[in-house]
Amino acid sequence: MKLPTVEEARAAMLAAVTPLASTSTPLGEADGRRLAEPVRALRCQPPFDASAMDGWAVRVADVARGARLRIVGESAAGGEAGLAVGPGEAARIFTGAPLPAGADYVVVQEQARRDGDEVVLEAGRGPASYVRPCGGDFREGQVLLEAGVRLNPWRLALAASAGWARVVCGGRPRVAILPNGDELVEPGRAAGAHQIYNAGAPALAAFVARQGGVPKALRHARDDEADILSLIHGVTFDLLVTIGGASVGDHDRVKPALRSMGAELHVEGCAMRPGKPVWFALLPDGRPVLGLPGNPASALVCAELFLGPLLAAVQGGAEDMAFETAVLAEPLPSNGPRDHYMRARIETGRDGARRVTPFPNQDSSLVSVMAQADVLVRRPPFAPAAPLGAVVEILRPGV
Ligand SMILES: Nc1nc2c(c(=O)[nH]1)N[C@H]1C(S)=C(S)[C@@H](COP(=O)(O)OP(=O)(O)OC[C@H]3O[C@@H](n4cnc5c(N)ncnc54)[C@H](O)[C@@H]3O)O[C@H]1N2
Ligand code: MOO
Repeated sequence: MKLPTVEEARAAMLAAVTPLASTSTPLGEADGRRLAEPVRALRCQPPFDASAMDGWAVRVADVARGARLRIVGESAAGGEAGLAVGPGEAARIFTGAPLPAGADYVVVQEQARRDGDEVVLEAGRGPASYVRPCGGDFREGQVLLEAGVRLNPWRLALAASAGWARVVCGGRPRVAILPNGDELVEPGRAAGAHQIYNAGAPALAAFVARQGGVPKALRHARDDEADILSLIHGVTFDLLVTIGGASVGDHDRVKPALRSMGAELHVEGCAMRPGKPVWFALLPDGRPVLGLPGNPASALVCAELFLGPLLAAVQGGAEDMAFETAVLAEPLPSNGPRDHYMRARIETGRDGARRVTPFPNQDSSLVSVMAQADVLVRRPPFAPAAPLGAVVEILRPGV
């Protein structure tokens, strides 16, 4: 059976999900969320011509070394406008304060000296007026942030400076995370010699939280359909992510359990490495289920390539897989039939060139390699051997 490519698998998943209802969200809870409606400026910023410096507001025509100007008042940030500066006059002004009517230039205080009720200019006109024009940052009614963008502290600053205390965000998906395997034991517990710590669930919970979702890590299920089903029925979720039990072994019971619930599989496997057994299904009520392979690197690479875009889509956004390029610091052999996402280190040389070194051992069970990696190097199916210095595509993880 020919497996879909990463792009085909992702497209099939994204086509099957619908965005959650949007919610009005206080700025304090909006970091990492997707905007469901654009943010428009309620007014101009700055809302008046403002001084960029502490100094003297004057008319530019009066600026000359040695000029003496009569002081007519003071304008401080937060002060009411109303002051006017006429020819031959100056007003004391501070950074961020409104420029008095008639003034169009600020002499910085280091270039002026007060002499009684006059100010004496000690320099001529410079290239900068130190005036921030009204609306110079943004204008009333302007779209500042488009629907779909992911909020971050910089963008929250923009929404706040435009006057918004709340923004409309895509609904936060509740993401149930269901690890599977008789061998699993929770970190912190005593582990038998035959047991493996559940590393997948904490990692994916953190991934989900970073991408705007609300993770709900369940206890791990035994390799038993009834146990899997009772855990699924016992939790409320918008998206279910399972870990492990995805492959073809006799103990891989997750897909059979979901099939028994009437789930319809849309993706079953992908021509990628790591992550080949990844799958995707819809429950009869339309809620999506993403099945990640159990090997930690497989689960986490699939989280990058599929879970991130799915979380963006249900929140009303889009995650474009923005590949960059770098040059290989080590030669690579030719690639096999699967699209290979290699864990690698990246360094920027003094010449500004980015060099990547894929780790020699790419086994999908290696958590230590995953933790040291900065980027994924993409090797397309059947890519020929690549010499040192060859340009390769890289993907920076969203972690
Ligand atoms: N005969 C075949 N065997 C396998 C194939 C195949 O095509 N034919 N595919 C291999 C590939 S590729 C992968 S990837 C694995 C993934 O299989 P599963 O998704 O069924 O994963 P498990 O068997 O449940 O576990 C694999 C491995 O990962 C450990 N694991 C599982 N869950 C966790 C967790 N939450 N935290 C940490 N580690 C976990 C588990 O103990 C196993 O060691 O199948 C290959 N086999
Ligand atoms: O695809 Mo598996 O994730 O290669 O080990």
